[in-house]
Amino acid sequence: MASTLVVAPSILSSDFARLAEEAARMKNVGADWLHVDCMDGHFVPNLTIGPPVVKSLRKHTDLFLDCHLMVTNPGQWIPGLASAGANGATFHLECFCSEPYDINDPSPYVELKPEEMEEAFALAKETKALGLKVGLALRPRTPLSAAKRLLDEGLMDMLLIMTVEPGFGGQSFKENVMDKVKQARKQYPGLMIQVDGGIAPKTVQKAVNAGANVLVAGSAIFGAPDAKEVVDCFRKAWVDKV
Ligand SMILES: O=C(CO)[C@H](O)[C@H](O)COP(=O)(O)O
Repeated sequence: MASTLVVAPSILSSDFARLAEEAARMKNVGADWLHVDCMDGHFVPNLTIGPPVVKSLRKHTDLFLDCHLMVTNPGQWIPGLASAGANGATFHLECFCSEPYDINDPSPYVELKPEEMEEAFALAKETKALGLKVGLALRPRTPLSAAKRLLDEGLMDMLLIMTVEPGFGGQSFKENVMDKVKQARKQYPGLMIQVDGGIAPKTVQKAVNAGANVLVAGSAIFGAPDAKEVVDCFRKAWVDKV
């Protein structure tokens, strides 16, 4: 069983004009990692940051920089993120799928073709060879079974289960995703399982009880009058886990 709780504020909700101060503030309130939302305006309809900003941020914080790549071509960015001083890179399974993935389309997730799966394996190996922790992210309606081959191989250090559609902070937590978190925890007891999206004092206990041990939260932490109170509340949820 993953035995450590990690609280990872998502810098998407920080003041981008004051990233160094925001990183220091998060360290002071007890954050373990910084979750760095890298978006390319193509995989998701929002544009944020990449290697140059990570390089600047690295000079101002010793927190683990956990880069979540919401991008169409993660292989284009991971080497630059590694050189910039990132510690982890998580890419989406869906970015390897040649079928367009429309978030408004209710049809089931399209399984990766064998050659697309091979690309995902190759990128995971390349990421590890660069010295980074590697993670695999799943959008809310992508089933765990789609990631089985990659996870069973034991290559992945982390699984990020999105609890909102990626792209924006401040959305509502999708509680129905908790079944997937429970399945993942049962099948992969030692894996770091992240949840991301709508994690807040009123949802955190559900996520922890389901089996998440890496709590990514943006608006709930950065937007709180007292960010430490929120981090402490997350730690209490871990202690109270059932
Ligand atoms: O990946 C993300 C969005 O794609 C963010 O990490 C996530 O939305 C966190 O923000 P909030 O806690 O406000 O929902």
